[in-house]
Amino acid sequence: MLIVFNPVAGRRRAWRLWRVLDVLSESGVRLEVAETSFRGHATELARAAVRDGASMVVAAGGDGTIAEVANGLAGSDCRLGVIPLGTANVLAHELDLPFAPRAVAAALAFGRTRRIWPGIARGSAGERLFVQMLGAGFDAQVVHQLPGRLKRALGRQAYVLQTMRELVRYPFQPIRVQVDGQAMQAASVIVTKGHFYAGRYRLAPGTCPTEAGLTTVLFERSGPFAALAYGAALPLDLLPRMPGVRQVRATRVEIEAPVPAQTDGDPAGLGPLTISDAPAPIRVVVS
Ligand SMILES: Nc1ncnc2c1ncn2[C@@H]1O[C@H](COP(=O)(O)OP(=O)(O)OP(=O)(O)O)[C@@H](O)[C@H]1O
Repeated sequence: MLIVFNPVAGRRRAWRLWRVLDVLSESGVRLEVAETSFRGHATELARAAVRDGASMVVAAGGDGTIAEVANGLAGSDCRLGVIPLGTANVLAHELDLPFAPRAVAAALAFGRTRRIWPGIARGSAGERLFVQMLGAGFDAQVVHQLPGRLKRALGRQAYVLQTMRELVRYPFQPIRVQVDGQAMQAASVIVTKGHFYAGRYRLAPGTCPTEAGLTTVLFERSGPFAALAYGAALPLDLLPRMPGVRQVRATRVEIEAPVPAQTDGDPAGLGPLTISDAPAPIRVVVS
């Protein structure tokens, strides 16, 4: 079993990985650990493992690492395992994956497999699979501007701090979107495969990554006060019911403006982008 470990994911959570590895090796599982050295390295490692005939690659990190491994596994039958070590770990919450080391090890060794349908974003910089969501507009601006050091020092609190900074300088230009060919406009847009956002906060009730299709969440109210209200509603689990928050199911979403974009919590360049389901599902090991 190849474990792709991102040493910069999360904060001081690597001990979980060592415990998982202890349990797995005690059970006689043959392990190989590869540490990532740069952004995109997990994709290269996963792709090479597929070429070598691997049947399972484990992402030890957060959503960004899982997405990178998923990009490397795309189009293959290789299974994706997860050791959640990230800051938000949205996909792990979404699929109800275990976090306790013994339970993680048991899932990796004996767990069932579920198929998830990743999304794919196509733009001038190429194409990129995402496992949880793509944001365009304000939340992506926060992700683009967030210094890595701040994230590692403060974890989730770093996002709150960066959000406050961006509230006063983001221009909140309107974003034009085509949702299955229908023209819409919003201040920010999140295209999601799941119902959680930024951890276990509800964003798109009824959306499930094991199903094909996308949910487009449009934030129609613009400006810093609206963004602040949406941000405050998130931890209170009120976001889906906020005025100006609209949810539309779709198979194809086009973001027309050159706005900042993020996928699974990592910068994904600027629009325009076309988003749909990936051509094939990915098999994820669950408990
Ligand atoms: N050695 C490295 N140095 C710098 N960045 C790296 C390295 N290895 C991987 N990365 C990058 O780190 C980024 C963040 O990783 P990841 O998303 O897994 O952690 P996280 O942001 O803490 O978790 P979450 O996305 O769940 O909040 C990934 O986009 C990956 O490309």
